[in-house]
Amino acid sequence: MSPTISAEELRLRYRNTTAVDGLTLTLDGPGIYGLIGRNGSGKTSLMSVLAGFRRASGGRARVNGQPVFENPRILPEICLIRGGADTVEHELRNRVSDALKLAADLRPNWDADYADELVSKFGIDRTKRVVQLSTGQRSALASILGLASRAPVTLLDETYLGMDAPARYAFYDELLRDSMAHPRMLIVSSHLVDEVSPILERVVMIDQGRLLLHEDAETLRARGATVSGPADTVADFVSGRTVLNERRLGRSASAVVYGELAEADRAHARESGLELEPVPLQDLFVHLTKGENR
Ligand SMILES: Nc1ncnc2c1ncn2[C@@H]1O[C@H](COP(=O)(O)OP(=O)(O)OP(=O)(O)O)[C@@H](O)[C@H]1O
Repeated sequence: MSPTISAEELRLRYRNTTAVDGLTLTLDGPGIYGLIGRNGSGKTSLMSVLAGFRRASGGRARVNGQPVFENPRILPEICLIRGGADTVEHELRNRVSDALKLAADLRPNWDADYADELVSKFGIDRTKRVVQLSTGQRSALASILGLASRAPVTLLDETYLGMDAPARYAFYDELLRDSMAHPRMLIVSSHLVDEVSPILERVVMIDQGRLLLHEDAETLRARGATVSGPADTVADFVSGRTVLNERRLGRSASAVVYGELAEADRAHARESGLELEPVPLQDLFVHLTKGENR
């Protein structure tokens, strides 16, 4: 069955804070979805409700058409891994091998061979207690628990936090490789947008507990362009447009412009010796979530 998630007018309130504020969203089909938002925008809260960790204060959260909270028929289909090193906090006294065994018992689609492969790849000593692992190794272990669960709906909430850059890139590669080999819905939250964006197929951007956009990553990147070439020509071309970012290097410059470019504009840019590339998601994210643009 193709995985689906639907949120209808979803709300989550803590005592004084509305973390998810009437959010309506449908995610349909396998792929890597990026859940992007600023600090405190409600990513963790939204994932917690979608995974049945928390009861919604209002609205509905469904996975494959089924309500999630306290629903034993659907919960085994969902795996939420939260916040890297903290995820395995309850297993600190256990050995890595015990943590893997526990996951094998709990997860119906657990792939033990794949878990072993990842444990070797990330250089984790399975005989150590979890408490003896470094922060980055604990994050890697949490990510392994998420990937090897092969759950039809897997939510990875900043699992890479604590990993160094080579480990994070190895994790992104692994995510991409495994999602192609075993298509499922993988939802990755992040504010390291630059790093994660190359592997995203769809982007869900939230802000202040509300949905800002849900779009195919390619369509989103076409919402603007990076223009580069001789500084004067770049300046002429971007004049009168919304410029998100500008860089100058000697006599060359590059500028990120927001807003779709007509085919005639693109042709004109090329004839003037300018190069056009898609807009970086990071720049769009910063622009769309800036106070005055909210
Ligand atoms: N247990 C809690 N009690 C009270 N307020 C909370 C609780 N957890 C989160 N909040 C508040 O809810 C809002 C959303 O928090 P949430 O952790 O979902 O955001 P986030 O997008 O995951 O943030 P970050 O990127 O910093 O991890 C914030 O204002 C936060 O202070």
